[in-house]
Amino acid sequence: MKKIAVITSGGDCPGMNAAIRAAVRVALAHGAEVWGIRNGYAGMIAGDMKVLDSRSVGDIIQKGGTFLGTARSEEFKTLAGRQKAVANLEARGIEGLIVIGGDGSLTGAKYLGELGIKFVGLPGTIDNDIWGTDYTIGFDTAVNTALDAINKLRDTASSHGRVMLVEVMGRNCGWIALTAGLAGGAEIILIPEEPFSQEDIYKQLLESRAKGKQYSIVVMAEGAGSAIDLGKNIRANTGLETRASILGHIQRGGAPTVSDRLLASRLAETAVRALLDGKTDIMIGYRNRQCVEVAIGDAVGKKKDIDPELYHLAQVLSQ
Ligand SMILES: Nc1ncnc2c1ncn2[C@@H]1O[C@H](COP(=O)(O)OP(=O)(O)O)[C@@H](O)[C@H]1O
Ligand SMILES: O=P(O)(O)OC[C@H]1O[C@](O)(COP(=O)(O)O)[C@@H](O)[C@@H]1O
Ligand SMILES: [Mg+2]
Repeated sequence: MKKIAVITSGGDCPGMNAAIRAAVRVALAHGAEVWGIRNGYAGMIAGDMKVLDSRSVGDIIQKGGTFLGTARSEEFKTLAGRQKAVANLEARGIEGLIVIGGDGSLTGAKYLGELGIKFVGLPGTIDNDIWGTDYTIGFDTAVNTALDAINKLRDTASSHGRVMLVEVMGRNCGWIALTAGLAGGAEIILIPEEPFSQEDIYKQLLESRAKGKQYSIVVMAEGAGSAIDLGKNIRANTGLETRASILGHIQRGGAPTVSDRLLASRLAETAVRALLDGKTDIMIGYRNRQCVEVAIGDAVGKKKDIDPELYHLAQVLSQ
């Protein structure tokens, strides 16, 4: 395989640039021509792509976001849209793709594979919700951003003796909430994977006050409900003073951490080598400190669970 393309798709994440850089430079080192597709699958459908050289990926390893741009494309979900995209690749002689994105983007890649395009995927999303990899690119940076916010909110929560609610991202999964909540010493962590009742929360908060806690930190995954609504309910049912913060897209930006840069670089290297070897319909994951090949059907078809031991530990440590 001599001509490949790199694409970032779906929600951006810190480390995408490091992955693009590594993919381009590893491919060039193997004598391949590399194209960069702009703005995700929307750009593939529009034919918005250009050849990249080593210099075009300079000065990006330290930057969040993706210099190629990204998008969510409804048209790509239709067969007609994907056929247009395939025609644009074939017109340029592009034989294989490195797709960096989340579960949606990798699902899209799987359908491209059914149209004869070879691809290797990389898990790029802050959510850490992809089966087959211990960590996704961007997760470590996002949890560190969330942790920084929790630390700051703790200062003001303790000064005022308030219940501080922090809503973090993660769509339908609780990885960011659980990890940042545990590291940030949250008293209560609410995630979609573990059902809870609001009555139990009121009880727990009142009990911890009775036992001497002066203030509380509650970390809530966006998929577990609204921190603003819960804060109002806590106030109404316990009399405790509450404040809620929604961290939002702050969690998606910023310079990638060391872990994310290394993860992105290693996964991208393995992905390009696999693609140039003719492999396809796989994602490269990171398990037990090794880059591993994961069948794309498993990566997007199986549900990644949270780590129950981590959840249990967070509960014990919040006493
Ligand atoms: N079932 C699907 N079939 C085809 N393409 C899809 C599918 N799901 C997602 N995609 C494509 O991937 C894009 C990104 O997916 P999305 O779920 O928004 O983000 P992420 O990849 O970060 O999870 C979508 O806008 C769409 O173009
Ligand atoms: O940026 P948008 O389109 O508002 O999407 C927000 C969603 O994207 C994420 O930040 C990242 O998810 P994906 O990478 O899967 O798109 C989620 O945590 C959040 O629910
Ligand atoms: Mg997703």
